[in-house]
Amino acid sequence: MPSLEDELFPSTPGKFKVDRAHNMNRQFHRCFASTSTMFLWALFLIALTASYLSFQSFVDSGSRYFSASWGGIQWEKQVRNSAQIHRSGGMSVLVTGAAGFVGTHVSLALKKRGDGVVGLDNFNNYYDPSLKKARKSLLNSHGILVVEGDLNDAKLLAKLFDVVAFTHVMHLAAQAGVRYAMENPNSYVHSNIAGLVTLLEICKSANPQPAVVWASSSSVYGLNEKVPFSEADRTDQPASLYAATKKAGEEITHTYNHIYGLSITGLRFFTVYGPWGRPDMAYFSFTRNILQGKPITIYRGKNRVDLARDFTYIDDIVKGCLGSLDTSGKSTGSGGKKKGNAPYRIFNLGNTSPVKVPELVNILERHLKVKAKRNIVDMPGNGDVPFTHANISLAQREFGYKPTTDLQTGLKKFVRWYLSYYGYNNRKGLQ
Ligand SMILES: O=C(O)[C@H]1O[C@H](OP(=O)(O)OP(=O)(O)OC[C@H]2O[C@@H](n3ccc(=O)[nH]c3=O)[C@H](O)[C@@H]2O)[C@H](O)[C@@H](O)[C@H]1O
Repeated sequence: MPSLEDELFPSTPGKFKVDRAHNMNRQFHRCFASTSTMFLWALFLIALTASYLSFQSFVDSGSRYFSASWGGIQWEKQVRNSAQIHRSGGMSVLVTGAAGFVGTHVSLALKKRGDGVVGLDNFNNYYDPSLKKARKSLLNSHGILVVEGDLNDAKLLAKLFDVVAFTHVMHLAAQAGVRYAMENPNSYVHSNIAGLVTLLEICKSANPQPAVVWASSSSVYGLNEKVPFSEADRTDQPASLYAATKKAGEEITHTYNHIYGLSITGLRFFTVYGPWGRPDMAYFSFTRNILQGKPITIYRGKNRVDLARDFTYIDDIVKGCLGSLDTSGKSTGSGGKKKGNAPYRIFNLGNTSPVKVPELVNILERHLKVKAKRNIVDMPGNGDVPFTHANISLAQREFGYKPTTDLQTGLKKFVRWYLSYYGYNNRKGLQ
């Protein structure tokens, strides 16, 4: 015999048995025979619902505080300390992707000149997370807190803005890499599109709104053949999904500038290299392989033409980032309402002197004092473009951007760092 409880609350929700309906009707009639009984039942159900809801909210907030790596009075104090400004007229900057290559260098430079910096990074495993952790330790040793969290975590972003009224956001978190987009396209949508929108939503609602400076990419020029690349050139022919998401970012940021009055500066970085760099990039993986005695693959373009890049040294990029922050102007809106037009700017940050990839290898060989085993193959159709070359006159005019490090000098500094970090025989660098 099924119990009354079984009849009222079947164990498989949604699977009410039709042949029991008649029985249930009769029991309901008996239960609710009088008005007073109905009233008591109603009270009982309301009390049950209320206690269920309050229990749920306790579980929700409890689990956030107990399991998340952020939140709490101590954490807020650390965030505030890290954001503290130590120079007059300084800024408090939220740096996303702070444990990344460019993020680390920019954070250190800001902190050194007395600005407040709070880092955010999700420490994903696109490349060796231990390198990101080492960068984080470096930042910590300079008094910079790096909060572990994803751009798509709107609650965390909102909390950070609750705790600190950031004047600027330096948005460098992204899924980088041109060729990896063929392996994991969704990671580009997750970080470069969805994450960007989440961040901009928080920025537009913040009061005061911060000015946003963010990393676009030279790859937006795609199949553009006019050289050198100027900001006004075509960018509607991307050659990779990576480039397409960066181009989309330029359009998305434009809408937030237009609708909400956010000050926006997009920086088109040209193949940035240097100490603490990204292991997925050619100069880094070539170094690793050359030292290990492994062959390197050098791509060659159509008609056996060598590929070339406008390789740009990290210190020059850092100067460009700081110059952009210093001249960003103010967002005009507050709490999601636009109060007037705000700046919308895009700048190339390149070196203005492209170098062919085989020449990059020659330089590495000289610095490493080891001959590379070259394997030259035709460029696969994987999103690469044959060359990049920046026209930087706009950034020069706006904030005096002037790159000063050539590839020979920059790679010497990189190799010195590489050997000190990994050593010749350290397995960490030889994966
Ligand atoms: O400016 C950008 O916006 C981008 O710069 C960087 O992309 P790229 O310019 O493609 O740099 P990178 O991979 O170092 O390849 C350099 C050269 O070596 C060639 N290359 C590469 C690998 C290889 O095995 N062989 C080879 O010949 C390759 O064909 C190319 O000619 C960033 O990674 C990217 O995130 C984005 O920021």
